[in-house]
Amino acid sequence: MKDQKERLRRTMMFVPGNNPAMVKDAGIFGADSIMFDLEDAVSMSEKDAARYLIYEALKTIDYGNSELVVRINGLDTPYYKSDIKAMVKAGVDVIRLPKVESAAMMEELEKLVAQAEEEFGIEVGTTNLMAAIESAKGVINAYEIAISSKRMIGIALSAEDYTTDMKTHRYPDGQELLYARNVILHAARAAGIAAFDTVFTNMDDEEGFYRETELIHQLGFDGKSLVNPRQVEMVNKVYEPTKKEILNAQGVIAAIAEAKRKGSGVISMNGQMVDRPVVLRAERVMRLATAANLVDEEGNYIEK
Ligand SMILES: CC(C)(COP(=O)(O)OP(=O)(O)OC[C@H]1O[C@@H](n2cnc3c(N)ncnc32)[C@H](O)[C@@H]1OP(=O)(O)O)[C@@H](O)C(=O)NCCC(=O)NCCSC(=O)C[C@@](O)(CC(=O)O)C(=O)O
Ligand SMILES: [Mg+2]
Repeated sequence: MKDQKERLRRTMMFVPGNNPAMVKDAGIFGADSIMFDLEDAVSMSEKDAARYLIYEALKTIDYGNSELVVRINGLDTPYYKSDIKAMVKAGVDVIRLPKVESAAMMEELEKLVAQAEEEFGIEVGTTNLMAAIESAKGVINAYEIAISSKRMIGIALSAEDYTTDMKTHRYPDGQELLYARNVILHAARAAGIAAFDTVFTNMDDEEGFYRETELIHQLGFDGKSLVNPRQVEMVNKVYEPTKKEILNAQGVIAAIAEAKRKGSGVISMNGQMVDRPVVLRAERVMRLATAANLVDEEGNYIEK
């Protein structure tokens, strides 16, 4: 399997699978992950055409460094088996299964993915998986879903369907999502995989989008599912480390390297204890700084 642990996934942008223009240009917005949708953005009458369009796009279009994800149709539809076969054959990086409520659903997906890999001569285990959690039952079973397969790269909250299931709707302060966000985040962290926050669908409410992104950044989410390219830059801005954070991270990494040379796993820097968790945080800051072009190849801070 591809090593996906350290990959940054701040932005996972939905692209409707039945829109050739959007599919063609999806790579130009710099999303960490592009998520082609065969599910709810595509009407029943267009399911086969969308699957074919995405198959061809995956085979022929260069999307640069973006990770390529396809949201297939759910296990309760007549489409998912054809979706899985076509996407595995096309060499997709990640299949996202919607409306996941149990580990058994992911196990069914994994079985079919492995069969398709064998059929098309692809090394078994190459295709990664993720689950979208969209109901109370999914939230309750989040941890078993998160550990259901070695192929899992993450779990995502899908708040549109989730709030419908909970007999509520989205509010500006997000209180209705607090429990689900925390459960999903803890399940992902305990499983060692990524946690994705939900889409924000009001394109005209930039302030609301920033407020929500700052909240999920503070909670510890890896990133968000997005519906519009304008949201990519806004998320990146929130996840961008400050100069102070970068200089501190550089100091931590240098200090721990010095400690290791002296045979110790812990050292003090400016009166602050530096040990493994501090180093792991510093390394993540440096990955975010690199992605934001705030450091050069040697790791030196670049003044903007
Ligand atoms: C919202 C809107 C109609 C606004 O259109 P507008 O035209 O006003 O947008 P503009 O900003 O004016 O577009 C400027 C330029 O960007 C291009 N452009 C726009 N969006 C682009 C894009 N996504 N990809 C590539 N290109 C894009 C556009 O073509 C134009 O190109 P050009 O003409 O050349 O200038 C549009 O964005 C859009 O369709 N979004 C995707 C919607 C979608 O996929 N929904 C399903 C997933 S959610 C769900 O199912 C709920 C969930 O399941 C979620 C979960 O599970 O997480 C749950 O339960 O919560
Ligand atoms: Mg949904």
